[in-house]
Amino acid sequence: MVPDLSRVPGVLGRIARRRLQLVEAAVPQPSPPLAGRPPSFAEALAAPGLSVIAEVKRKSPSEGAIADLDAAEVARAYARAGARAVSVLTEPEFFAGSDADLQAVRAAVALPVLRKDFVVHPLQLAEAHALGASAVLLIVAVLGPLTGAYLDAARRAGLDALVEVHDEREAELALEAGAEILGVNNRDLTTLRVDLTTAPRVARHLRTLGFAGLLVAESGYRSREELASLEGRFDAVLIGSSLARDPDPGAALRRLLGST
Ligand SMILES: O=P(O)(O)OC[C@@H](O)[C@@H](O)c1c[nH]c2ccccc12
Repeated sequence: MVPDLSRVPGVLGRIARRRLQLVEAAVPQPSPPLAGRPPSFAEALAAPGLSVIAEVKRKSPSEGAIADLDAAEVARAYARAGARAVSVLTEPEFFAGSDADLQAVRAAVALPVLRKDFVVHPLQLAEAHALGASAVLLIVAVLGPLTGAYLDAARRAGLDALVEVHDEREAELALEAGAEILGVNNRDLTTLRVDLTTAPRVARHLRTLGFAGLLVAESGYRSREELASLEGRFDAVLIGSSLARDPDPGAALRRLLGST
């Protein structure tokens, strides 16, 4: 049940194919037993108003180095500033993330944690659960027709899934697959270009098609005005670089939320 990655174009294809090599080469590591059940990601997003999912992000293919940060410390600052969930990149090469970052964040905050990675193998789902994640990212452009199978496998592993799309066609595929939490990425992962009109456009299309689940706007957000434009249209927004890059990520989030 591994997706056919030869058809994934651009940077996304490169990252996904490399990820599969790494996953297949890795020796499964036993994880220490988790203390308690992780909090619900879906419930955190469904809370009134626009929920912020704040991301722990060190580097990316589009921005290069972002910050040399301490994952647990940044997550605590996000939690104090009002984030409702924390996203942790665990892809090691293109994003300088790690499983250890996810475990550290899970231990540091009571918020649900999203494992942000390129899921290309079912093993990564059991692994996410064992690391303490409440949810995983599933990218339709990577998984294609296997999206539904991975969604079911995530549920069976006790995880919520944020299903990511970046155009109308992918959105329709995600709906057919039964996605309940849909993220629209403003960044085209094959070209890395950001266009903030993407999320509202695709969200409108999804609502027209009758999607009644949770909607998340992803990537490129830097200002209060941009967030205000999402109120009432999205349940949540995923913000990484503009927070992580700030010397004081908590203060950056408070400014975005208008609570300074
Ligand atoms: O740093 P930004 O522009 O605020 O974006 C955050 C998040 O949306 C972005 O990291 C992201 C969205 N989907 C992804 C898939 C893989 C890696 C990263 C991502």
